[in-house]
Formats: sequence, C-alpha cells, structure tokens
Amino acid sequence: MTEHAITMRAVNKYYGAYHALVDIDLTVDRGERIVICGPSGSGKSTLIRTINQLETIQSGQIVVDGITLSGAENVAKVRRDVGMVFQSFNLFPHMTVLENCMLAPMKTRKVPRAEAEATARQYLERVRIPEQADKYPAQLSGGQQQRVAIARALCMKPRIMLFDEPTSALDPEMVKEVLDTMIDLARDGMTMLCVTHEMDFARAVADRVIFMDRGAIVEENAPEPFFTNPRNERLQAFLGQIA
Ligand SMILES: Nc1ncnc2c1ncn2[C@@H]1O[C@H](COP(=O)(O)OP(=O)(O)OP(=O)(O)O)[C@@H](O)[C@H]1O
Repeated sequence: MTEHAITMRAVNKYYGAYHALVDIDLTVDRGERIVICGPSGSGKSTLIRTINQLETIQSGQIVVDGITLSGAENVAKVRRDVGMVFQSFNLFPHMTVLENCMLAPMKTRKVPRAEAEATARQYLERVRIPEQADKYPAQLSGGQQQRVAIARALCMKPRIMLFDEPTSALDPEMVKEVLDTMIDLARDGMTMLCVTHEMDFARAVADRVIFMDRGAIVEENAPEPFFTNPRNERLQAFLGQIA
C-alpha cells in the first residue's frame, strides 16, 4: 500500500502556446475529499482530467495509487481505478440504465454478466433509483441521469472518484439529490476530487478546498480558514462573486 492516493509534482500542461497548468504540486491522501474551485478558465477541469490522462501533460509527474502515469499499460491500470463523472452525464442513449452500468465491468474487468448485473443493481439502490434500471437515459430527469452516471462509475469499484462540475447542467431542484448522493459517498470514505462551485457541499464534506487561478493552485486550506479567512485577494473577490 502506498501512502498517497494521488501525487502531482511540478505538473505543467500547455494547449499549444497557452499555459493551462502552471507548476502544479498536489498530494491527496487516501480517503481525502477535495473540492476545487476557481474562476472560469482557471484550469480546474484540465487538472482533474490529467489524473486519468484524459489530458496529457508536458512536464512533471503524476502518480496515482502508486502507479506513475506513463506508458499505455500504466494509464489503463489507473483508468480502471479512477471513476469520473462529468457535467454532461455521457450515458449511452441506446442502452438501458442497467446496461450502462454493466458495460465497463464486463468489458474491461471481464466480470461475468450475472455478477455485473448484481453489482449494477446494488449501486442503483445506493444512488436511490433501483426502479429506473430498465429505462433508457432519455426517460430520466437530469438528476436521475447524473445518479446513473455516478452508479456506473461505482460499478468499476474505483478507489478514487473525480467529479467535474457534476451539478452545473442540472435544474436547481435536481442539484440537491445529486449532492446528497455525493455526500453519502464522501461519508463512506471514498477519495474524491470534485470541481464544483457548490460551496455548501465544500463546507459539509471537504477536508481541503483548493482555489485555482490562471492555471495555478494559489490557495488551499481546510474549509474553515478557507472560507472565513481567505488570504488571497483574488480568492476574496471570487468568493464575493459566487456568494
Ligand atoms: N482542448 C483545448 N484546447 C485549447 N485550449 C483549451 C482546451 N481545453 C481548455 N482550454 C483552455 O484552457 C484553460 C483552462 O480550461 P479549463 O476547462 O481547465 O478551465 P476551468 O477552470 O475548468 O473552466 P470552467 O469553470 O469554465 O469549466 C481555458 O482558458 C480554456 O480555454
């Protein structure tokens, strides 16, 4: 067992000439819940997408669960261990909810069908929509679709979950049901990195809140000093805007 869930050292990422991640150093402990916030374009999505190499980096090192992210074999191993939930739910529209949840375990983990189905039903229960198993995504509300996306990620039994603005495409009345699901997960000890502007969620479950600005991590702290005593001027302005 390695000590940390994720270690990023001197990570730099460019989109062409644009410097999107600037000397990122970040260590995430097992079971730690981290919320990442910051202005639009500050690099939040890019940062979490580098953790399962949906974005490649130009310099630095990322180690996930003791595995250095380089080489196709290592990247595949890391991806099996890291679940990701996006702003848009990215479910397969031509498959039922149950089939969406069974696909990856059967394909990439070679889990037998009966076991994949049992696991899928267990996690649909967990996100409180077991009765939707045989419907197609288009027949569900946005909040329900996002809970399917969370169940689908959990079916791979990930050690780490990444969330990229999971509630920002939802109607306001559906935000709470998704946040409640995430709070349940957080309380169960899942290692979580979550890009969100839901600061009540951050206050409720985050061990650490990170503020990104112009590609860099400029402040990180436990919620208490982070919200009550922000040291950085741009963080103060940002918190003022989203309050
Ligand atoms: N594929 C890409 N090609 C070129 N530039 C990109 C690409 N993806 C992101 N960028 C740029 O990199 C910067 C960081 O983008 P990123 O999506 O990580 O920011 P963000 O903080 O998540 O923003 P938002 O809150 O608006 O989602 C932005 O300036 C963006 O325009």
